[in-house]
Amino acid sequence: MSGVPEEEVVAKFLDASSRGDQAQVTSLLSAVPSLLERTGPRGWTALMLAARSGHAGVVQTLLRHGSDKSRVNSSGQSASDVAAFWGHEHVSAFLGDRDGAGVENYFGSEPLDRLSAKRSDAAWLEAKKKDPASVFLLFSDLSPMLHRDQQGVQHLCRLGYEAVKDLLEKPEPVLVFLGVEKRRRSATATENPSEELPAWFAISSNEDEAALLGRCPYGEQKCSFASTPHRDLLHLTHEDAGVLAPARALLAWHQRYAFCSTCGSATVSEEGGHKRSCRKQQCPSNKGVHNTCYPRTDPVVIMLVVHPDGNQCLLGRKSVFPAGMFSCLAGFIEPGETLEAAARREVCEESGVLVGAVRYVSCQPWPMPSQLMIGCLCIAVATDIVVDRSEIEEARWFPRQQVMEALLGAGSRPGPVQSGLVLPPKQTIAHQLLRHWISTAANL
Ligand SMILES: NC(=O)c1ccc[n+]([C@@H]2O[C@H](COP(=O)([O-])OP(=O)(O)OC[C@H]3O[C@@H](n4cnc5c(N)ncnc54)[C@H](O)[C@@H]3O)[C@@H](O)[C@H]2O)c1
Ligand SMILES: [Mg+2]
Ligand SMILES: [Mg+2]
Ligand SMILES: [Mg+2]
Ligand SMILES: [Zn+2]
Repeated sequence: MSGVPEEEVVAKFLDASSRGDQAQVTSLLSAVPSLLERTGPRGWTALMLAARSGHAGVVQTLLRHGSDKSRVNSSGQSASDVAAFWGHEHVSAFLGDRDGAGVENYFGSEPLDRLSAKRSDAAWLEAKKKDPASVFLLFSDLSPMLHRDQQGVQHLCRLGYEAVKDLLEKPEPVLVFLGVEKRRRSATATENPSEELPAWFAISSNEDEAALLGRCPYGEQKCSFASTPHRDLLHLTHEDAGVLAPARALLAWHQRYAFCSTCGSATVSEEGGHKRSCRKQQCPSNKGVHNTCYPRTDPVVIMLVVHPDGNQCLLGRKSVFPAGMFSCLAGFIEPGETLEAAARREVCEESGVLVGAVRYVSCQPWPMPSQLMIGCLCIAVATDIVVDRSEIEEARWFPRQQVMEALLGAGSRPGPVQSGLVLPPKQTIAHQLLRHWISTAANL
């Protein structure tokens, strides 16, 4: 490329990416590898331009050369956001990332096959418990045992049968069968397809925490129990978060439902820890289907309310939030209520704002203790704010630009950014709803 002004080469490269000219993109990249991350107007990279036009071949070439798919343009949009907006699903599929910023919400992955039919097979469960390949996650007061690897990434500690054998032998251990590992799609020819993959269990113990840490296979120095669930449980890998969500919700339910809510007798764990039945045979809860026997999931609607001008959104803060933090409004769905009605009611109760259209976006299990957050985008039809101070300290309309700047500053931990607004971390559905709104608005 000697002799050609640098800016001209960058423009040529970005243009070739936009047009889907794979041959030219490849040849320019092999001559000048640094072109990969060069940007044009408004921070658009070659990857974003190729994604906007749905050029799957160019997108794949750029990714193979190491293009950074998490990068965002000056409007806070990633290549994946751009592809999704223009409906290029085949392109957004390989641009989606799995660390919380992409299509799947944190706590929402399903790395295990739940095998619900096996829960009532007592002999199979008994054999799996003793299988040396089985994995046990150990909890103390709903906190999982964690260990940090050399890269500083936090993982759930995976214990073997021998490490928890004595706990399993205690009368009525609090034990939950979580499922078996899913077969990897790239299974090798030598793998036996009928062979069962390791089973996973969660076990809770009230033994002293220091003694429990002594059971850790990685050495007790490297392990700990999460001390502040709302903070510490947000830094796991996506897969571990997906295992933790059902494990913690189920153990929390066992902890709280030791007695029958119909007759007050003691209950007993059944079906691999997925049911608790009343010990009193004549109890009405033992006849027919009763939701007192099954684990609970509490549906919560969480809303990003957009102003009719399309350029502002409504956020509120509770007094317990860190300084400067605002989030989406949320509330429990009540019996006999649709999610649309719950969204309109909660927004009106908490902020006085009236909502018209409500559209479902995505959902997130929230195992503190067992909510299912149902995320919606709403359009306001009356915008005056009257805050219910018993629930919310303050609610305000925030301009799109300010939200965008705050999103760029919101990493995995909340921290002050220039705009003065602090948003919840990317592991929360509140953050993902805000990203969704920003990525589907202007400049695409
Ligand atoms: N993941 C996220 O991004 C995110 C964001 C916001 C809220 N949340 C979660 O959503 C939940 C609900 O939000 P909220 O507190 O604003 O709800 P809310 O506005 O309905 O107010 C909560 C109050 O509702 C009552 N309530 C009714 N049904 C309840 C039930 N099944 N369990 C407990 N309380 C019930 C209680 O009096 C409680 O104090 C919170 O617990 C929070 O953990 C998650
Ligand atoms: Mg409320
Ligand atoms: Mg609320
Ligand atoms: Mg409520
Ligand atoms: Zn009973």
